[in-house]
Amino acid sequence: MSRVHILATGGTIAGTAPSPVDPGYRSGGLGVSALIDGVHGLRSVATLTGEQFSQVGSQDMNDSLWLTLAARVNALFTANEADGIVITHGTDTAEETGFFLHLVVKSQRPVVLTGSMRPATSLSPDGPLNLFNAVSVAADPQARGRGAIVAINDDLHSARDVTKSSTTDVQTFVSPGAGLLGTASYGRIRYFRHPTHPHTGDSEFSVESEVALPRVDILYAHANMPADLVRASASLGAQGIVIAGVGNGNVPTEVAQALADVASSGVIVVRSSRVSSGDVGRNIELDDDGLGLVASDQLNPQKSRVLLQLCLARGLQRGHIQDAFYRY
Ligand SMILES: NC(=O)C[C@H](N)C(=O)O
Repeated sequence: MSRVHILATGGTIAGTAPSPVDPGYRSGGLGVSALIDGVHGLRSVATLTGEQFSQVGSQDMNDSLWLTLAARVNALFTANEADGIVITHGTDTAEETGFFLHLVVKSQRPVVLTGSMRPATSLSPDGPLNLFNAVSVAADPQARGRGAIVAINDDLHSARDVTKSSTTDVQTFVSPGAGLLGTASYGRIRYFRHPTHPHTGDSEFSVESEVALPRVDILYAHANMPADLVRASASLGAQGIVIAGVGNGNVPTEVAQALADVASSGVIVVRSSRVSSGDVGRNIELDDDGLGLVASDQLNPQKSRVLLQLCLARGLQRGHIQDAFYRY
C-alpha cells in the first residue's frame, strides 16, 4: 500500500457546530486523528500517518504558514517518508495555498488538498468522502507529475486553475476555462489531462522557510475607486500591487496614473480582474507599455499575488515578471 501523510491545517472539514442543523460553526477544532477516524474504510486505502500542522480557518492562512508548510512537504518527500501528501484545508484560501505549493514543491509525488463546505458535525457532512477521495488520489501512482491537486466534491482540479465560486454551496470549486483535471468516485480516480503550465520540478521558484515573502497587496477596483489607495499601499511598504480590475483589468483613469507613478518608483503592478473568467491581456484599453504595468493573463487576483510574491522573492524585473505571468 502507498504511504499517505495527512497534514491537517484546520478549516470547516475540522469544524464543529452546536447542533447538526446550525449554520454557525467554528473552523478547525477537530484534530487530525478525529478526521481520520471519522472516515469509514480510510485505512484500507493507504498506510496513513497524520500530523497536526495548524488549526486555523483558512482566512488565517498566511505567508509564514505557507513557507513552513512548503518546507514540511519538501522535507517529507526528500526523506522518502510519504508517497503522497494530503493537506486538509479550509476552502476559503485553498486555491492560494494550492497554487503556492504547485510552484514550490520539488517532487513529482502528489500533493492533494481537500476540505469541506459543511462542518464535521453537520447533518450531512461533505468532509469524510472528500478526505476518502483525496487520500485515494495521494495514494495513486498515476497522480504523480500533476502538481498540487484540489480534490473536492468528486472533482479533481489543478491548483493553478481552481477557484471558489460560491460562499455556501457544496459544489463551489470550479476551474474556469481550463476544466477539470479528473474525477473521483468513492476512490475510483479518472484523469482527463495533465496541468498545462509548468509546476513543481519544472518551476523556477523555491522557498526557504526562514525568508519572508515580499508584501504584495490586492486592491479591488470599482466605479469611483479612489486613487489614493494605490499611494497608501506603496507607502505602507508594498513591493507589489495586484489590481482586481473591472472587466479586462481596467481601472479609472486617475488610478491608472497613480499606478504608473508607483510603478516608476519600483513597485511592480499586476493588472488582474475581479471578473471570474477570461484573460487579462496587455495593452487592450490601458497602455501597459507606457504605464509600466504587467498583465496577469489567466491568473485571478489572489493567484496573481502568489506568483508576484515568488517573482519578487526571486528578484525578477518587470519584463521577466510579465513572462512569468504568461508562463505559469
Ligand atoms: N468551508 C470552509 O472551509 C470555510 C472556512 N472559513 C475556511 O476556509 O477555513
